[in-house]
Amino acid sequence: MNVVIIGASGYSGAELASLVVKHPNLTLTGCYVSEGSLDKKKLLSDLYPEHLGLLDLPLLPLSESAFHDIQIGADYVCLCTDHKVSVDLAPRFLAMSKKVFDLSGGYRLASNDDYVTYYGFEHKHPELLNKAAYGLAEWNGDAIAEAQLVAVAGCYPTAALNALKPLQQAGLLSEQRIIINAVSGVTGAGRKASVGTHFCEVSLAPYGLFNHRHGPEIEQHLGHQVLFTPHLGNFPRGILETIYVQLKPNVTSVQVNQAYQVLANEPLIRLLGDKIPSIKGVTKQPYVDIGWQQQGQQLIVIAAIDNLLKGAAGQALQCINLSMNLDHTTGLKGAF
Ligand SMILES: NC(=O)C1=CN([C@@H]2O[C@H](COP(=O)(O)OP(=O)(O)OC[C@H]3O[C@@H](n4cnc5c(N)ncnc54)[C@H](OP(=O)(O)O)[C@@H]3O)[C@@H](O)[C@H]2O)C=CC1
Ligand SMILES: CC(=O)N[C@@H](CCC(=O)OP(=O)(O)O)C(=O)O
Repeated sequence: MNVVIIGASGYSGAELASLVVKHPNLTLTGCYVSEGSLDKKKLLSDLYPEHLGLLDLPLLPLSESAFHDIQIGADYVCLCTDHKVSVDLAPRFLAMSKKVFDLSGGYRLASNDDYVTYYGFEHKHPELLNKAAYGLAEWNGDAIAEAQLVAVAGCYPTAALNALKPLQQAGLLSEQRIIINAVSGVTGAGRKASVGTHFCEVSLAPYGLFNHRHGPEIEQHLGHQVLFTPHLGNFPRGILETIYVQLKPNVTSVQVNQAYQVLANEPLIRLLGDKIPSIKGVTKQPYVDIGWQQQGQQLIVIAAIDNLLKGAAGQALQCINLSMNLDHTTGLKGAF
């Protein structure tokens, strides 16, 4: 299959490019940036010298002639662009009968009202929202394989949902709101310069209190209320979430351990039991690591991912694998 990446100069786009070129069943046929991009015509490896020799590919402006080239030459289009840009671009590629994998949040929520409330814009194509498959690979494989538009799950929600859905599915959660405290490395904020992500400014601080868009994304796909608070930490990549769960009365540790067995055969999930996941354990790795400890009815679950891999490019490639009926791990295990 021929793949093009729109937004290839960004952190998630470049990560995806590095995976696609090593994938045995995929060919990377184009790397695109905006028409007015300062990076157009540069090589991807000029921006990411660690990929010298691997990604010596030009960054092409997404002009009208580029759309024509993509129509002729691509099977899969990966949108590694801002939410609003993805909302605009996806219908154009869908109309060309391409399969679209959108790494943004542009098609993850259920209704236009959610976009107004949590993203601050009216959705221009609400008719597509119920056609997009939610790209949470371990939980929605059949829909991902079938759909023409895949809304790859958000980074924080990928960690939270894999940590919590086993408990929800087993009926072990009490009614109480689940508290999720999450810390992300700075690549989570993208490559563009901003004061908030400046080297001298970042230490460790929460943001988005009560209104981060990943709160409703987690609630929508978990079916349970959460209080989600992200933090920005002074490390480049990785997400660690500490999740406080009140279990129903009399739920035992045996039941909790049993609930997590639903993920035991998933090759990109590592169940650590009472061992504690860390950023170090997942950096540049395609896995979600999940650990948990219980005291009475209080359960603390820890989940860790690399935001650019399982939180973005890795999961996008996993969704592509599902579409091609390949093993989840093709091009992922041992690729780093
Ligand atoms: N970083 C992360 O950890 C994660 C990111 N995501 C999502 O993935 C998407 C990309 O994120 P990230 O890689 O961090 O972002 P970056 O800011 O690092 O990259 C954005 C890319 O989009 C390009 N771009 C901007 N405008 C356009 C346009 N109109 N047409 C074509 N290309 C354009 C940029 O290049 P230029 O401006 O030069 O044109 C750049 O290549 C976002 O929606 C983000 O929410 C999802 C999960 C995790
Ligand atoms: C550290 C940081 O700023 N992280 C981003 C989330 C990462 C991301 O790009 O969000 P999606 O997964 O929804 O695409 C944020 O909080 O907006």
